[in-house]
Amino acid sequence: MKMVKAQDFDLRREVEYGSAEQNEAVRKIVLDVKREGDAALLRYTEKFDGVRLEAAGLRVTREELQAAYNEVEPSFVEAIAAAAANIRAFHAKQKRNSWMDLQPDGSLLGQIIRPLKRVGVYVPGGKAAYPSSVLMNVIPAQVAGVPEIVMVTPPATGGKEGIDPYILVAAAEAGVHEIYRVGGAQAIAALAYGTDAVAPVDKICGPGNIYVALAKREVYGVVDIDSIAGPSEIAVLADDSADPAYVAADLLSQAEHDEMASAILVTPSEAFAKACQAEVERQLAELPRRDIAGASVRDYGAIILVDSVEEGIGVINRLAPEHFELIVAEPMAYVGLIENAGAIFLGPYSSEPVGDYFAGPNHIIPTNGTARFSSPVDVDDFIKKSSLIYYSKEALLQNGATIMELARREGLEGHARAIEIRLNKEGKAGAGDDK
Ligand SMILES: NC(=O)c1ccc[n+]([C@@H]2O[C@H](COP(=O)([O-])OP(=O)(O)OC[C@H]3O[C@@H](n4cnc5c(N)ncnc54)[C@H](O)[C@@H]3O)[C@@H](O)[C@H]2O)c1
Ligand SMILES: N[C@H](CO)Cc1c[nH]c[nH+]1
Ligand SMILES: [Zn+2]
Repeated sequence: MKMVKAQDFDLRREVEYGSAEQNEAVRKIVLDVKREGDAALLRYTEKFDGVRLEAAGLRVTREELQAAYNEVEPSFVEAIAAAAANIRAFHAKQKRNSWMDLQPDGSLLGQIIRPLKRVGVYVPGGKAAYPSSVLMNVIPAQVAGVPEIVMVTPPATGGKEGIDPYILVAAAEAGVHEIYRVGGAQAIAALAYGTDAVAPVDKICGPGNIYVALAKREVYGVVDIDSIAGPSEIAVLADDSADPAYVAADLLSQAEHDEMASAILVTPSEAFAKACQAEVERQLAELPRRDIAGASVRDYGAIILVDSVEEGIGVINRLAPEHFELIVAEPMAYVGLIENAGAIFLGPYSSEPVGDYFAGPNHIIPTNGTARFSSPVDVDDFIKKSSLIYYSKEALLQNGATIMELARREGLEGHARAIEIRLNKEGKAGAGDDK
């Protein structure tokens, strides 16, 4: 991993996400699926996943779900249930209720909360299979009360044809309503625009590689999306009190996701930086996914030297990483200074995979600096709100003149007259606001 001083590290945000070629490829895939429907879906599935399908075979059957149970260990089903319980308990705290306020003048103001009707969830399955992402997508949608949860996932994982059985079992356990074997940008386009085989959804959630992330950005506005949750990121701010072997392992835990994943260490200690650098090299050599993780730390990894923990937090706030581990002597003392990070892990035992799989908070988290304005997936992603206004006659008579004043200042006489016609009928035309 390259080592640089903070002032020499380019912290400017990447305005262009992905290469020009990747952006162009995604725009074409999305447009083709929009225009040609299933024909393009099947063509791109063959091209990128190496699997030839018929439109009728896109949907996973009940029998396939049952058969998947024969391929997984009972201990996996137990582990999924334990993780699901934690994730459900965490997300249950986010549930909102509709509310109404009765005013003294008899009017009512409020907010009605409704679940989205049909959502699409993306579960990655290209270079690794992600049953954990099934839970992270589906449980908050269920807590919100979404009646139709549609899952898409690639039809081959790591070059092996067929949806990973662990993903299917997680989907069956979680209670997904429809599953389609299609991944990448073509899956996102199908969910957004609909094809003969896949009915369109209202919102798409879920993580994925650069093609999935760019496709979600491309269809935003046709449907809603959760955030740009692309290739994984970790930034660790650690001082001499940290164990370099722990920190190196946590950096590699995210680097192994994708060649485009990023792992960054920020430290005020040059000695710690060197020890951690050596640990990364040592552990990398023994990691099964060393090719992917090695490319990630080479191209997107760095060790940034700072003068103090406070300066380090400043660097983190500019990076706005997906995951931020703070492993310093007194981590709690700095929490109030952290402004931009999708998920914050405190102390030496809160290793990032605790959050990926088990603790309860969602692991679908914004990347590429978008934690500045986006949040991890939660129950709010699966609801919409309608404002409720019931104005009593008394309230309109009391406030009508003020409303007309505001309307006329905007030059919108029609608005003013909609109020005035009512005041006239009640014999109050031209009356001032008698508050
Ligand atoms: N930010 C988060 O919350 C979060 C959570 C989990 C995983 N992730 C990320 O999800 C990603 C998973 O990636 P993955 O690749 O294993 O699975 P994936 O399902 O995201 O992507 C696989 C699909 O990419 C498409 N694809 C591959 N090469 C292509 C090309 N050259 N042109 C067009 N399309 C192409 C294929 O259609 C394939 O089905 C990783 O980047 C990981 O870091 C992010
Ligand atoms: N670290 C990923 C989010 O960037 C989530 C994940 C799932 N499985 C393993 N890791
Ligand atoms: Zn992970």
